[in-house]
Amino acid sequence: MQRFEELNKSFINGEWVEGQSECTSDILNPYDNSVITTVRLATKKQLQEAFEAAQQAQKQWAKTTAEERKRVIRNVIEYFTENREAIVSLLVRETGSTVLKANIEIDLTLAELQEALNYADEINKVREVPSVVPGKINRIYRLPIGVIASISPFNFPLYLSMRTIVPAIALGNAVVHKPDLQVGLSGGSVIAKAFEEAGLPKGVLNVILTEVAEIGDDMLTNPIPRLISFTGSTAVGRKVGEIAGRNLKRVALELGGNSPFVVLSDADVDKAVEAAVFGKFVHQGQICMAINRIIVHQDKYDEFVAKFVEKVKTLPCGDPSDPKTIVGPIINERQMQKALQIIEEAKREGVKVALEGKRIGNVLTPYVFVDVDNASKLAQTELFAPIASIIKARTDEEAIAMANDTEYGLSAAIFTSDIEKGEKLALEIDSGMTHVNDQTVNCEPNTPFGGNKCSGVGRFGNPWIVEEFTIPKWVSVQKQSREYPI
Ligand SMILES: NC(=O)C1=CN([C@@H]2O[C@H](COP(=O)(O)OP(=O)(O)OC[C@H]3O[C@@H](n4cnc5c(N)ncnc54)[C@H](O)[C@@H]3O)[C@@H](O)[C@H]2O)C=CC1
Ligand SMILES: CCCCCC(=O)O
Repeated sequence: MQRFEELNKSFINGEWVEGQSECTSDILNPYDNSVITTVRLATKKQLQEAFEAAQQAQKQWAKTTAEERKRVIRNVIEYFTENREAIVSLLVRETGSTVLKANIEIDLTLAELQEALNYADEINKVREVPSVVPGKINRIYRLPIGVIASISPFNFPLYLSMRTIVPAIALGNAVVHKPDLQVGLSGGSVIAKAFEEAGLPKGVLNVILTEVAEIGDDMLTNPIPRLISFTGSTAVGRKVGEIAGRNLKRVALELGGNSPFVVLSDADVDKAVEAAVFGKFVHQGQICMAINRIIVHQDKYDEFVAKFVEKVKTLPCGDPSDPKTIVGPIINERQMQKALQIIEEAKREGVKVALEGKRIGNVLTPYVFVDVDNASKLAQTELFAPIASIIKARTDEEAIAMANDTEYGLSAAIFTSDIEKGEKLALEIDSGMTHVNDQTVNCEPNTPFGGNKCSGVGRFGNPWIVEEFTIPKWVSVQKQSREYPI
């Protein structure tokens, strides 16, 4: 069986290569800080080699038939299916995923691969449209965009990397991918191994294990990639957008969130509590779509708070390898300190604590703050931690207004017993995605995934991703000589 720890190298032009930097970095288990493997960082020169390999390989890959590309993708599906348990175990050890979350992530990854089979034909389709010019035939081709630079974060590293890589490859592009190094195996090497085993020609996928300190902005400034697909914080996303804009490159930006969970005056509180606990605490809240604010109509407020706290108290916290665990470790000390600072600041400002959590090693047990002011720093900060903020609304209209009062616009949820009203209000929330009588963490490969405002630019999901990762070309043919007016 593949020992993924041995894949601690970059994958460039079809070869597993040691980094050439003098620097190394340990990939740690976030739960117990044990060393999973050590990576010698790839250098700027090796990144350049990867882009040149991708540029070269893409020329031939663009000419493959849809069947050839689908064959490779089917083989990748088989690889993930056969190695599922080993990959679940790696996600638990390398990313702090609970067994529950790791299985969700594998299922999302498989769904993404399966959906790619439905649009791989798109780049072989030619559409004819009428012309106003006598004797002219207008043909519209959909071509691959070329080389795509892909960057992914630490929280859903396998799925969020595959969400760019497989659409890019299915549509005839080549990829240079940089995962967050702290999850470099599940965010990069496992994917490279799967495509290598699947028979993907060398150079079409390249995975670089390195740190920004080593390569600087070279992923963003290299002239070869025509599109930068970035999933991560809004702060870095702005930088990606600026550099891409200056260099006239396309971007796919999936950024931060402050997703509201709204409980209206006619909601079923028991069902709302069930949904809120999942959408807030799965993966310890380290999800861009995670519930970041809970906004409850005053008529339901006390009942919701009491039942929510009661259920949160029962959540098993601790070792993510225990299948019963729901709240596992925070990814690293920097993120832990950010969470503890948010908690201390809220307490200093006198925000009321309904449930006091605590740090146990690298695990932060749930905190619940109540009577939170929607304008407060606590409510306006992306928490990315097991911290719940509950806000009281006087009316349903005020609840929706508060939901919109954020610079972000990724996901949202509304609980109500009147689903027609719920869908109407869902359209009033300025977010890319809104879910009625569900929580905010949802993604499906045939729906538009993406954010408004500071949550990003562009949409993943079929068919939106086809537009993002291809380029239309107009070819006209004069079937009879054209007369010109001069
Ligand atoms: N909208 C979405 O689908 C998602 C958004 N996120 C957001 O990501 C953030 C948490 O993840 P983090 O890893 O802390 O985000 P981050 O923005 O610090 O890093 C994300 C990735 O960007 C890389 N990166 C940073 N600067 C770079 C540069 N100059 N050149 C090349 N790569 C660079 C990092 O190494 C990492 O791989 C949160 O804000 C969360 O909301 C996380 C998951 C999904
Ligand atoms: C459940 C899917 C999670 C997608 C990545 C995110 O929203 O952070």
